[in-house]
Amino acid sequence: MVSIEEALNAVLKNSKKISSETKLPLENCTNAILSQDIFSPINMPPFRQSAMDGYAVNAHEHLSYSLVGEVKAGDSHQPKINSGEAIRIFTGAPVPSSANAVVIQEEVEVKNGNIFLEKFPREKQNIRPAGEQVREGELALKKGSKLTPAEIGYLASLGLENIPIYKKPAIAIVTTGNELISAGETLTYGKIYESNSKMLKSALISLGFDKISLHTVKDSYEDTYHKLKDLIAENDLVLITGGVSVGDYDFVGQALKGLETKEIFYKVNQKPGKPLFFGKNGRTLIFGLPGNPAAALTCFYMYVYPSVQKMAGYDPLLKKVIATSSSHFVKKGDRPQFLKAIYKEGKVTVLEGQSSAMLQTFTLANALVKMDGDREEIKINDSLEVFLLPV
Ligand SMILES: Nc1nc2c(c(=O)[nH]1)N[C@H]1C(S)=C(S)[C@@H](COP(=O)(O)OP(=O)(O)OC[C@H]3O[C@@H](n4cnc5c(N)ncnc54)[C@H](O)[C@@H]3O)O[C@H]1N2
Ligand code: MOO
Repeated sequence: MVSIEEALNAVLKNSKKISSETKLPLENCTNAILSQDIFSPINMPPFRQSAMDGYAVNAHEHLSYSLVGEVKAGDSHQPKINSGEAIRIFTGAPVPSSANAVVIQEEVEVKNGNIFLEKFPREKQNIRPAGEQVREGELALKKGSKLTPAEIGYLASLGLENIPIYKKPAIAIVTTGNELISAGETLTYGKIYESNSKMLKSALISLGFDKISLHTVKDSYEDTYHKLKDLIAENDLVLITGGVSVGDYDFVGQALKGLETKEIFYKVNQKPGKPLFFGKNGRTLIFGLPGNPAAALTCFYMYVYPSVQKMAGYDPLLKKVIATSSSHFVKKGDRPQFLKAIYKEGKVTVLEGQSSAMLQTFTLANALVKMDGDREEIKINDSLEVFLLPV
């Protein structure tokens, strides 16, 4: 049995960023990581652009100008403006090269085809020079950048369509257990509705992963062995729930052994999730998560989350804060424990109902409190180590 710290270090050490690349249409690249430097194909803005609605002037030593034309956004003509002349111009319109300032309309009086300014304009005021953001051929965005809405918009503004990004891990979720039935089936004695696969898929989707497939295996060695063999060959990560403890019908461990999977650790000194398995088969990482749903979700956040985040090139660790306890909790046993809790503005409340089967408690939680093994109770106002869940 390993400690929580040893388990997490082993997960981080063995989870490598996926280095294979692909190209995807920009609109499908949200949260992807750029796999190559992007050099701008154009000047941005592509032309001298008016930042305001007003008048473009060819400045002279007087405050009055004669109005000689108009350019609006989208126009492509370029009127010649002589010294002492002005044109009407609008935000986003190209500023003719003969204009040297744009004066906002609020500071202009218009009378009989002439305009009168309140004060002398500054050279180039309210004109965005061509290439102000980025010049053609210049580095626009560095390899390794995460494509958040700002980057997506920026690349779109440069007219880019297909973007080189790192592939995201392909992930298989496998559920085990003859007791599991699907929604829509009649709940007969001894059966329960399967929930872990939907829960884990949802957790992965909410983190931006999309290559996720769901599978079930029956409680038999043959079925478990053959399904796992195929899934290991096709995926970067296999998440198995259930069948990892010591029951006579827990075939996952036996099948993984039969497939010559390297065990990195099995069993972590923690509650919930003691029977957590982590191993490697070729390039594929394998987690055997406990079947108990709340234990599976805790292990997801504490171990699978860092692993997939790292594979995808994201920050691997959950945000950790120190918070003041606003509740009292007495621990049973001497295992370190992750407790479902609500964190708000520096205070944390440990919830009732910490059983590893109880998902209902998780629906209320936004954090996990880590309680050391030798600590027997949490008192009001104690300082606690809190992991904030990405929910
Ligand atoms: N003699 C011992 N028994 C158990 C130990 C132990 O150390 N010695 N550990 C206990 C702990 S702690 C846990 S956690 C569980 C883990 O068991 P498994 O991972 O092998 O999971 P199962 O036995 O298959 O299932 C446990 C529980 O969860 C339900 N389950 C399973 N899969 C799903 C699913 N996809 N959706 C919803 N619910 C699921 C299953 O029906 C069981 O109720 O072992 C303890 N036993
Ligand atoms: O280790 Mo188990 O997950 O406590 O129920």
